[in-house]
Amino acid sequence: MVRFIEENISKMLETNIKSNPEVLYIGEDDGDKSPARKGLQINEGRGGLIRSWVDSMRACSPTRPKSFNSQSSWIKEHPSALNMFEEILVESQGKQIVMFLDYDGTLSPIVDDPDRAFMSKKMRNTVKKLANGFPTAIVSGRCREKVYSFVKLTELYYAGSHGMDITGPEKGSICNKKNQSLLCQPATEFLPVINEVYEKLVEKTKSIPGAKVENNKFCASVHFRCVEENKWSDLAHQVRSVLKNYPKLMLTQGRKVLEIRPIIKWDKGKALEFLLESLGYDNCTDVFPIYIGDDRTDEDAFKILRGKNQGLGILVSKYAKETKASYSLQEPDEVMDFLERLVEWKQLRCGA
Ligand SMILES: O=P(O)(O)OC[C@H]1O[C@H](O[C@H]2O[C@H](CO)[C@@H](O)[C@H](O)[C@H]2O)[C@H](O)[C@@H](O)[C@@H]1O
Repeated sequence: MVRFIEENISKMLETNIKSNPEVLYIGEDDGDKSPARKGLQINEGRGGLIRSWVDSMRACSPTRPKSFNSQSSWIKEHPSALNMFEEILVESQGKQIVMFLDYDGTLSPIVDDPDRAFMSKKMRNTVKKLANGFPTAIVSGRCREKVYSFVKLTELYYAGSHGMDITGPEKGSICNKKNQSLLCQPATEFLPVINEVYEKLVEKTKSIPGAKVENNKFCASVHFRCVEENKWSDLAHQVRSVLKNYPKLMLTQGRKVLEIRPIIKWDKGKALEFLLESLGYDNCTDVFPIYIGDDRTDEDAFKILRGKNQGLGILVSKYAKETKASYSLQEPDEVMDFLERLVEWKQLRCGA
């Protein structure tokens, strides 16, 4: 049975800006104050809007710690999940661990070309073993088909397009105890508009060297990792000139990427809740979700776990960043070590 959830989109067309301060304001510098268009922007008159976009673009991917002191106090607040492994196991005692893994920057290292963000064979093998022991989901900003083409594991749940496109593992897999196919696409209505905006963004940004637009099906990404910094405001202008005509779309940010998404109340946090519910763990106290991610969009999931006081979030970052995650890991290699330890622990327990 295919479970297809398509909520009444008009009900979902509420601004989620109140709950998501990372949303960038898209409207005119000097006028548009509609609730759905208010965001991070502090209106400073003409030019101020683009300046604040560029400031935000600069802040999105720090390459060094702010200061030694702030870095060390951050590490105290968000200790390494590897160093705290035993404590994490104690916290999870008697509960079913469910794993949620972001893809880029978590399972694969960040690279210049988004089409070449491959995960290593070793990591794939680790994730495969992990999924044999625990229900496991990949939650990514990428379109589901693309992230699947990188991960290539049938035993996982996949939530693509920032959670707006969810499928379950193939029938018969251990994750899928109910033996049901699963599908959740709460933003199908936006497919044509996202395609249209994608085409326009490709056209508008083609004069900016290094800019790349990616069609992520229910959202689109404008990459500026390979754009010279002195061209960032030109890029911001072009993106805004397209988006100002689409009041039902909003802009969020990731690591050197601007993400264009429908204004609906759906994000990686909602996807996490949906998956827990599909697994039969809604309103349960005996579940321990672990979410590992590196980016701002992962904060929606960290927030949910904090709010429920359930499981934990692990931020993948070398540098101090504001986060609702409880623990940290520095890079994908450390993520692999952490996952390997979980696998070993599970195998020991099952063998015992
Ligand atoms: O949720 P995620 O799986 O982390 O996806 C978020 C975005 O990741 C990708 O972009 C990021 O990784 C690229 C490859 O390493 C890098 O070049 C880019 O600068 C990063 O932002 C992906 O290409 C986007 O579509 C995702 O939205």
